Amino acid sequence: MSTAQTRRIGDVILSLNNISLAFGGVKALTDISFDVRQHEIRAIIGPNGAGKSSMLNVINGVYHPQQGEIIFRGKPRRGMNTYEAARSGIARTFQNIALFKGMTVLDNIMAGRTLRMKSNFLMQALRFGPAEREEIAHRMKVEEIIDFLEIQHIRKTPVGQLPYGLQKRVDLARALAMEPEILLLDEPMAGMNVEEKQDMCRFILDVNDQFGTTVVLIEHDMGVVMDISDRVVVLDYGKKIGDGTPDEVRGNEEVIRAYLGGEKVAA
Ligand SMILES: Nc1ncnc2c1ncn2[C@@H]1O[C@H](COP(=O)(O)OP(=O)(O)OP(=O)(O)O)[C@@H](O)[C@H]1O
Repeated sequence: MSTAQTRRIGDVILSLNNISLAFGGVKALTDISFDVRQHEIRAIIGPNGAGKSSMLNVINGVYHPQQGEIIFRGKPRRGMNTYEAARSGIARTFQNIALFKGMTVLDNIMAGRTLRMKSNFLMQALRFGPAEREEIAHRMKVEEIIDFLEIQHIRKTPVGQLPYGLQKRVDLARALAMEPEILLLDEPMAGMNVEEKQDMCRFILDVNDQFGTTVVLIEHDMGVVMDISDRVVVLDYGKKIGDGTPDEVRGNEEVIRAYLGGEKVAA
């Protein structure tokens, strides 16, 4: 069930205009344009090698396209690296979870919070005045996220000891600790069983609904994509071949042909 009817989708906050990216002779992205509106859930789909991860990496500053323009909150964004992208409000989770496996759930989420901390490391280490007050405020925010994602029972557990589905949830918690305006999710359901997928869907919808976070996600599970996305952009061999609501994309002949080799896109 899409929640598009109940949520208020806002203005465009991110535009990607005529983006082209090549690695040597390999054209990963060719002249791609699409936008992301505030509060929406925007999916990027396509077969293996279509350019989805490259697109996400362009959005969060890992890759810099040779051509094209990125407009974020109405301003052209030039040469921004991942740290600057994160500070400007773009957080992401990774296909292969990027957590500190030996550290507890709580410490991993606190690590995600460091971008928001103002006091320097020395002040924090000495628990000096403002640093102590700041740490208390950060811990409260982190505890709120832990409650929200229902992971209280594992807060002291080292991440490496957790089952895969829960590690993915902690990775989401770490990204949320940055209080991002745009959350990029790289295959959030990959490797999950049906129950874990249902939980993750619910959490993504709740984050979007209750925190108002805009979500851009790559996902191979078509059922999930069609269920939770407001709009879907479809890539194939680095080119955009479809863009629209799940219903529009489902009915797009080129998408059906190129993406599914003639099979109908899942309802
Ligand atoms: N760092 C890189 N160096 C060289 N080529 C790359 C690099 N990253 C991606 N590519 C190439 O760019 C193309 C698009 O890859 P990309 O990983 O973006 O696709 P994808 O749609 O995310 O695929 P998948 O679903 O398999 O993750 C592929 O041909 C890939 O081999």
